[in-house]
Amino acid sequence: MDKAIVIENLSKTYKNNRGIQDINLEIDRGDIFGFLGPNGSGKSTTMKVMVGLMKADKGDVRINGYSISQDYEKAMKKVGCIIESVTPFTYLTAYENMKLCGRFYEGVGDMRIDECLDITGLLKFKNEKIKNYSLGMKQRLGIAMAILSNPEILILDEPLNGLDVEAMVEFRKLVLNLSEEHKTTLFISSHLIHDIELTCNKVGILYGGKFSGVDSTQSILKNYSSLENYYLSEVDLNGDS
Ligand SMILES: Nc1ncnc2c1ncn2[C@@H]1O[C@H](COP(=O)(O)OP(=O)(O)OP(=O)(O)O)[C@@H](O)[C@H]1O
Repeated sequence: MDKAIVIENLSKTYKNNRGIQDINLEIDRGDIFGFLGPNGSGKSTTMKVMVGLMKADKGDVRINGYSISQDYEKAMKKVGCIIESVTPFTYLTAYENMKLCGRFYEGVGDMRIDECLDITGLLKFKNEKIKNYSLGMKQRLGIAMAILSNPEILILDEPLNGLDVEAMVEFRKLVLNLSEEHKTTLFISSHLIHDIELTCNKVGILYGGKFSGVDSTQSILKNYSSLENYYLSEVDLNGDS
């Protein structure tokens, strides 16, 4: 059970023949993995299958050793996630949304709720209705909800969408802290390659539904001046396939 996430031969094809083909990857415990790829390359599709929101045509995902298709509850027990967009109840306050979310987990009380709202900079807006929140504030709330149960693994689809510079810097610190202090494993998709370079120790690129494999950021930066240059060269090489 040393691998946090294992994806084996994962394929999902939509009726229009787009989707993902034969994805294989392994993420070690404590890794911060950056899942990169152009628009429409299949990142959300992969992540939806990973958390059981969609069924694969072929292959499987194992989280903490448990198959997402055979042992869903065990596989997801220690996972927090944001997939596509955050959809809190807009007529409730942040606190009320967090309280609802906390009912799914044991031992999540008001102290932990406040802690998560504080970490994400929302404590002072705790009693405001979400309908008055900005996009970035909703995104922060999504992160607060995702970390509420102290998950061992966080799967985040475009968590930086809508965040301002300050919130992005805070998010980076949060991710590094979760990894260092709590040994949390993070699987993050993002278009913001500079952030991925600063945050992730491993990266991989998806293009046209095919996956390049996992590389260490450090070893890429020995050969390329930036992750962006590596990304562009990989997408140039493979993007039309
Ligand atoms: N429900 C669906 N039905 C048909 N095709 C779909 C569906 N969802 C996604 N696709 C197609 O599958 C491909 C992969 O989409 P996906 O949303 O996984 O990409 P993505 O990498 O997350 O993109 P982005 O970065 O733009 O969010 C795209 O070509 C998309 O048009």
